[in-house]
Amino acid sequence: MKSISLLGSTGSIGVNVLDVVRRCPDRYRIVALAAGTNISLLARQVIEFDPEIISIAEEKYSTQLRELLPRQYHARICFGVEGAKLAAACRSADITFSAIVGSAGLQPTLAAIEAGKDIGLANKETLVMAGRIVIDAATKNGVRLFPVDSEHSAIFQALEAGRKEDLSKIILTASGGPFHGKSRRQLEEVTPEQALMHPNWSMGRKISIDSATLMNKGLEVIEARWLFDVLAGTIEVVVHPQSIVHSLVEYVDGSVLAQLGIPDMRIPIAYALSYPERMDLGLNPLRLSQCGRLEFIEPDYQCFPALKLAFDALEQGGVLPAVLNGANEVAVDAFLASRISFLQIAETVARTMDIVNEGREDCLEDILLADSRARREAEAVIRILS
Ligand SMILES: NC(=O)C1=CN([C@@H]2O[C@H](COP(=O)(O)OP(=O)(O)OC[C@H]3O[C@@H](n4cnc5c(N)ncnc54)[C@H](OP(=O)(O)O)[C@@H]3O)[C@@H](O)[C@H]2O)C=CC1
Ligand SMILES: CC(=O)[C@@H](O)[C@H](O)COP(=O)(O)O
Ligand SMILES: [Mn+2]
Repeated sequence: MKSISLLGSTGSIGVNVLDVVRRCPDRYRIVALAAGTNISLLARQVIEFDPEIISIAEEKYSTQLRELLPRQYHARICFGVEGAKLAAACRSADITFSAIVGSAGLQPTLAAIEAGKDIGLANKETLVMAGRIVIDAATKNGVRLFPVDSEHSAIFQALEAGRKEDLSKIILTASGGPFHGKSRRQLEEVTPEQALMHPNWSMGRKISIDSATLMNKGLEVIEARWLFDVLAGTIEVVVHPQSIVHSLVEYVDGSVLAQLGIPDMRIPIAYALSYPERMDLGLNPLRLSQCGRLEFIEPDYQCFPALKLAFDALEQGGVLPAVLNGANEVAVDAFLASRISFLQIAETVARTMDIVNEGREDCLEDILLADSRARREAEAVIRILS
């Protein structure tokens, strides 16, 4: 029986993790749940999965949570960053699933690593912000990072078929998002509602907007650099609107290996949980003859400059990936609040990277400082733009 601490249980990934656990009750149990503010869903999850520790975003929600739970409920309830860290490092957990969205996922993930927990890593912002620190901590604590992001799970699987020294390229597929094929002129007009309509995946709001700008793919490039210990020049992005080929690796002999599947996050989630075994979850199989045409197209960097910004941040290194990430989070929120336009998301990130591009990046505190400076400057840029 494997015990799981699940961070971000009320989100799109969290709900899928719980669905996998529900399908395999003899293999997995939940020992900790951390969420933000969706207290009614969290309460239902607590009643069903009976964890030892529960964490919520703020103390003020604890009364509401207690009212929804049976009297004398035994689980420990904690809150805030410290609460999420306690849940992440829960003594009885064998693996911690990192599925809080955004920079809020970084500190709990590091706490889990420092407590020696293996990680099911969905929160890509963790590696974008603090790749070196996180990888060093994982190495020091003998912790394995199992990719949950569909592309990285695909790469992880394709890499198992060859030797690292024979790898020549990692090819990340991008769906292109809901605006694939649109001109810059057309992108000027698009609304948050349209941007949230991902063609293939049902995901949280932040990652859905990132997919629409292609910043998601940029974040994934940086995530791949750290997860697979490769140079930026080894990573290529190709637009594949059908999201059937989840990513590929090329070896020096010219062989290209891919992982394919229906777009369902329960597949990479289950693999992160059961590795090296594979589980039959009873999902619909991929029927190649029903997939239609599979396309592979060069990304359009003019219309989707966020992808280029992420490559730049990775190449320049230092605090820039953390600055890119912090500015992007602020810009996505501003776009969702209709304060800036779609194209101004990447513009905000670019301008912030011009302003905040120096600083130490030796420890977590340095990264958090860069993140808060980036957020402050991004807000200032948005005030000018809007
Ligand atoms: N969705 C997907 O298919 C994929 C997602 N990912 C990555 O996984 C992560 C989660 O994405 P997704 O599930 O879509 O996001 P969602 O927005 O659906 O869920 C986010 C989760 O984080 C919780 N949360 C937010 N802020 C805090 C906080 N301060 N403290 C504690 N919990 C918090 C939310 O709680 P609440 O709702 O209760 O406020 C919710 O449980 C992201 O980093 C994303 O990039 C990667 C690949 C695919
Ligand atoms: C499901 C998943 O892993 C997402 O990160 C997905 O890749 C988003 O799709 P895009 O390729 O549109 O960014
Ligand atoms: Mn992905």
